[in-house]
Amino acid sequence: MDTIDPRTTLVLISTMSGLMALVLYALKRSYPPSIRGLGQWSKALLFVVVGGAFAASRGKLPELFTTAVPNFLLCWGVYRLYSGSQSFFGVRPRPRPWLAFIGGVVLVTMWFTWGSPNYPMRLRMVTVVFGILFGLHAWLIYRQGTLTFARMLAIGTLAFITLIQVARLITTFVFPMGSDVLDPTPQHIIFIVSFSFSILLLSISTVLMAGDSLRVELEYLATRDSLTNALTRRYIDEACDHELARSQRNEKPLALLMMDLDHFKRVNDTYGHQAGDAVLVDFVKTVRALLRSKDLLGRFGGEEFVVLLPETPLDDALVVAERIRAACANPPDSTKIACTVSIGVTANAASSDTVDTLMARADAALYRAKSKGRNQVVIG
Ligand SMILES: Nc1nc2c(ncn2[C@@H]2O[C@H](COP(=O)(O)OP(=O)(O)OP(=O)(O)O)[C@@H](O)[C@H]2O)c(=O)[nH]1
Repeated sequence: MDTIDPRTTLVLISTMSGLMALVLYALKRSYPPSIRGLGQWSKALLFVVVGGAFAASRGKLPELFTTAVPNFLLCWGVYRLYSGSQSFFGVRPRPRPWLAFIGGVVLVTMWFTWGSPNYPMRLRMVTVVFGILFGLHAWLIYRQGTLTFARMLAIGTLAFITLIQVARLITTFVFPMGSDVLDPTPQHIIFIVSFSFSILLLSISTVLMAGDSLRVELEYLATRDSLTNALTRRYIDEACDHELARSQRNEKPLALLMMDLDHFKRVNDTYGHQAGDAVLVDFVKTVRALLRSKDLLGRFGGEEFVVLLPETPLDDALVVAERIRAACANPPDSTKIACTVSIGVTANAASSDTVDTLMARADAALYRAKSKGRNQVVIG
């Protein structure tokens, strides 16, 4: 223990935090703005850098800059790490009450520096602030549900550093604390080393969490049509392959609806392209409301859409198709532009059915629905 120098460790914390702040700032610049919190995490680490540097300057700077100032900067940095995670998870941070709380605690520590000098009291107060913030931070990430590796790393790190604060608080009542944080007592060294590793691990987990979010967002964008949010043709083609194989394996039916809005060109010509876009968006919302969560709705292009109904026999698919047709023919909101739909329905019959034969049958049925006068459901 005696060989670890607290001042050098503090300088190391600052350097590592500075490097991680740079990494997070670079991510903020290159990631889409929908991934929030990166800027706040990066600034939080800068507070830790400057706070650590001031704390390490004990004996070289006036006491204010090596006690109250680093206490405030470190507590505020730890709060900003927490508020960065709040923004990341879509929770609105409330910095004012925290600023008042941390400011108040630092003012009281100043009293215990110059009014009635008491180093253990100062230590306890700052330890309690750290403990509350790290604990709340762990709880915030835990509440988000899905536990990815990045989230587990963050929660584990935060839970560990919270426990270290509890242990540190208890030791202030048991062991002599020395006169400041640079005293090389085992409890100071354990605290400083665990704080530095925790900040590093927490920064790594934030980078990983941001990467996870980016991947989820890109996957979503790659599989969705940008106008209507329906699935893309490529996704539906792959899903159809997958669902057909599954239905043949489990001997369960798979139904497919091919849908095309009627006289859609007239909608564009009469009301304009933007109004036509709104009709497409409304159509997708209407259809989605009539489907189960495992059904898949995709846009094949223009005003043509496909629905995959796993584990659905032809009769049930016909009922769904008829509901969709009726909902478009009699829209509940009469102020919206009405546009009927023609639908071809099919289900896999023989084990020799392929995606191509299913699609071809549904397409042929759709063609017949159009030629029979539109606003119809036809079985293929
Ligand atoms: N507003 C809008 N129009 C689109 C979009 N994609 C395709 N269209 C239009 O959809 C219309 C399709 O016209 P047609 O293929 O003649 O079909 P239709 O008028 O619906 O006639 P039927 O299908 O025979 O009932 C064309 O005018 C396309 O420009 C889109 O994303 N937005």
